[in-house]
Amino acid sequence: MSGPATRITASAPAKTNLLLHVGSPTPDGYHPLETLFLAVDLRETVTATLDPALARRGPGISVSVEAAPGSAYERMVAEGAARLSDIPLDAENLAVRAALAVCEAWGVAVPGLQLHIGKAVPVAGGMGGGSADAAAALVAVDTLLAEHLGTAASSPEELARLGAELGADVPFMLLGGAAIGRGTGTELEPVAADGSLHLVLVPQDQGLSTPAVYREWDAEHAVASATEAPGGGVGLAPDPVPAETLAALAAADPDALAARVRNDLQAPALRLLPELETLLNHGVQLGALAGWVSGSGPTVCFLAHSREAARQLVGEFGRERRRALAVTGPVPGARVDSRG
Ligand SMILES: C[C@@](CO)(OP(=O)(O)O)[C@H](O)COP(=O)(O)OP(=O)(O)OC[C@H]1O[C@@H](n2ccc(N)nc2=O)[C@H](O)[C@@H]1O
Ligand SMILES: Nc1ncnc2c1ncn2[C@@H]1O[C@H](COP(=O)(O)OP(=O)(O)O)[C@@H](O)[C@H]1O
Repeated sequence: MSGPATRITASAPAKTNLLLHVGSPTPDGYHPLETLFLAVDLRETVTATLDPALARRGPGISVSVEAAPGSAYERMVAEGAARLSDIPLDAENLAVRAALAVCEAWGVAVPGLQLHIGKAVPVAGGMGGGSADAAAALVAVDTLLAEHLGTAASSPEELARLGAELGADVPFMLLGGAAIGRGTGTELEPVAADGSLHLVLVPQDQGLSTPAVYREWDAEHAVASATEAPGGGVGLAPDPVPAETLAALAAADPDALAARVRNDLQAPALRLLPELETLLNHGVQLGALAGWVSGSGPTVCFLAHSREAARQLVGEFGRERRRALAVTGPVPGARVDSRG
């Protein structure tokens, strides 16, 4: 029988928000949400390798990143529309933070660890790529430690708890599928989606900062400063996720869903990048059932009627020399892909 693995590769999906309802911020600056997450088949990979040489030099984690071969992100890097150097390669990297959090939770000294990220999701695009890296790193490092300590891996609940401390989107990247997110987005309720939805993503050359888009929402709703919210954040509550939207998702009925997508961060994102509005209208003219800004943007998502319709839309965008890719959802959350 082979010994414990010294290398684990895990992957986690990108997401979009079919609904993103925002409420007034609490004193910590975070906004209460009612959101409907959908995991899509664009996956980040994180390979965690135990490195005795790094361990000898003292506890350490090294991180490297490459554009995943064949991914839209690789094309963006090749065309100069994205730079790998935008991804921090220090303790700010969400995969590094995730690895440290797992070691702390296990109460073990950080072993020498090499993390290698295969990036497929455009950076700062509103698709949760960094959060997917965190989720994949949580699973990969947790599995490595469990094998070496000869014990069971952490429970999904424990990993979700660690993930919530890393970022609001991370627990969903662990869970995958489709789910309502409440609170800051970390309180998840899985929902049914008994079929595939076909989406077309149009990534943008320029990223949008998530805090900047939330600040724009604050400006629109006359929240002078999060810390000044009267009575500790009393104000607008996010609208609940309507039952009709859940029914449309459960039936994977694109026509019914198209009439119901809503993103409260779309107007703020459009104020920061007004040209997105033209693109949203254009996609619908080209045959999309609906278009929306994904999360805090600026990636634009279109809903297509079928796989074939999504493929045709990608072709139409391609003829206009616009980068677009077809994805489907829901797909599973973070998982181990290989060990060695
Ligand atoms: C908007 C959403 C929609 O899913 O994601 P993106 O589209 O950016 O990926 C999320 O709310 C973002 O999630 P994530 O990017 O993980 O957030 P975090 O790292 O925890 O927080 C980044 C910043 O976003 C703001 N933030 C985040 C979540 C939330 N419920 N309220 C907020 O105000 C805060 O300013 C915070 O400092
Ligand atoms: N592993 C990572 N990959 C990408 N960005 C990361 C990572 N770790 C930290 N970051 C930081 O997080 C920011 C937001 O990244 P990302 O998750 O791609 O965006 P979004 O929240 O819009 O989905 C980046 O601009 C970068 O500074």
